Amino acid sequence: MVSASTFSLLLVSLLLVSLSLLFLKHFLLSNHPKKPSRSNFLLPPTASFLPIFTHIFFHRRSVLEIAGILRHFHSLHGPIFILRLSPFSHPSFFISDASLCHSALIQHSAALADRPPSVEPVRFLSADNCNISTAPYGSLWRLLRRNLSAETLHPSRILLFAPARRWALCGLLEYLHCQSGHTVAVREIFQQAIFSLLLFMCFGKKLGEKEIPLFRGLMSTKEIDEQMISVQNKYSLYFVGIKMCATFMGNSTSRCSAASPKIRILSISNEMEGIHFTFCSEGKQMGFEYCYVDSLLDIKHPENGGRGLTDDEIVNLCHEFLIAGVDTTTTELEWIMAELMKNPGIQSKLLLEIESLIGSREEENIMEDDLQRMPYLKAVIMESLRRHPPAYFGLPHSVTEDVIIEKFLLPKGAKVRFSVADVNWDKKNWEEPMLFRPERFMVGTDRNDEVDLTGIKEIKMLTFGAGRRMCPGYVLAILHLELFVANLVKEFLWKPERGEEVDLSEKLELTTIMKNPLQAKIIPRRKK
Ligand code: HEM
Repeated sequence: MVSASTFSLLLVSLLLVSLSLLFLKHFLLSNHPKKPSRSNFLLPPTASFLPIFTHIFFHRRSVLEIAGILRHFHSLHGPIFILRLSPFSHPSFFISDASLCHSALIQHSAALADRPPSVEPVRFLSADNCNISTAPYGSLWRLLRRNLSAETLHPSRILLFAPARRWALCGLLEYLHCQSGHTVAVREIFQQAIFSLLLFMCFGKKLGEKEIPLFRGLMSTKEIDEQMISVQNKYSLYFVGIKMCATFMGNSTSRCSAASPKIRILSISNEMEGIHFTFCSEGKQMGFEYCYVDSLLDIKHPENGGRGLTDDEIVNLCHEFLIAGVDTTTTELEWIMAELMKNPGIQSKLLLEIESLIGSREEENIMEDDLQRMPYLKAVIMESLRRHPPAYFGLPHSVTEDVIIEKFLLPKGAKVRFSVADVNWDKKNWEEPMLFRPERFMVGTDRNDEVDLTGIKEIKMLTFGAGRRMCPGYVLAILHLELFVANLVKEFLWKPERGEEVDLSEKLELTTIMKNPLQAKIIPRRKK
């Protein structure tokens, strides 16, 4: 008979031997790239990192630290290397160089248009891949993406939502006027305005006074803060909620009934679904603009017997619309206002452009037509999108056939990640890349004056990705940023509290946000 202690000893020894073998295998392979599968082309070097430690290490570290580690690997191995993020996952290829990105995403756009089966961080949004960001490259993705681009994000459709933008902007300015002279934490306020706007585009319904106390201007700051936090938490925790349930509870909603944090989150998510369906039916009956959910209700899948989308699929797509559009735009808006507070000279220059444009119309807001005549505003927005990309690594791509980029082979099945921030901060393309200098984007003043965001000719920044999976919402996002920034600067002087510094440290949540949320002292430029 083997005693219990001998058995445990045996088990531990077995574990140690397995780990050593794993280490040996990985060590040998990591420093010696595999043989090229096509003559003259090599697999990129593999970053030497014990898989099991990588796993533990990565899960204990913030992504910004990971970004530092990846940068270190790039300095050791060059602009492209392979890394296995966990012992159970396929190796990922990391690319940080603009011309390699161009070769992969533009020259081989079809071969890199797929997504890997499990996409972080949005994998848990949809079990059946019925959303645009996670759908495999194929007929369903094409149908859904074409629907979003043509029915909601086409410039002619975007134009129809101008009244909603005016409404959200007026609500925001009105609220800020109530706070003028005070120091305000702006992130939640910006988030609320962008959220209501995208909610309107999605469901054709305004969140009115009843739902958004912000626009009443009558409540105490504390009451408003509490109410706003609850609305936002419903939205952003929904995201976390599904993941936690999927992870811990096997996706069974019926088991989530006890009062624990996980369960609280799920009940919020159910509430969200309730909201969605109310909106679906009301939107149709009340004859608002043809909104995103209307277009989804009209979709017929030709390769699936012409069936429409199910309710679950529609809910997934609406969540995706909000999640993809709200946090990214809000984050960017906060970064822009932070840079304008840190650089009062740039804020004054922007104000000068505003004043010379509006002349005696100082009572009115800056309108969408005005934006075309504001080159400095556009330069400020572009510089911020370059310097502060909300998504440091974009979304992963998957290779569907062997591809050669420069001298490297990306084999079929490889998972590829692009280091957006490294491309945007590349010294080869940008002088003193870490400085905030909108002048880089002023026509005729710099060699970077013709940056094409789609990257078709050349990639210099990758904030919205590039190629077939490039962000379809970039025109809308830029319009929102331009309109809001122009009016925020026209109405208020933005500065830090006396003696305070604007701290530009970063922190990764869903997007790369300000570690210390922006606190702005806002002073009205004219008497109301
Ligand atoms: C500042 C704002 C935004 C930024 C920085 C941003 C950035 C990105 C990035 C980096 C990707 C991945 C691209 C790739 O895979 O190569 C993406 C995808 C996507 N974005 Fe955006 N985005 C923004 C706003 C929006 C808005 C307003 C919407 C819609 C309302 C939107 C909808 C989407 C969708 C649906 C995808 C998935 C595309 C696909 O897989 O085909 N985004 N975005």
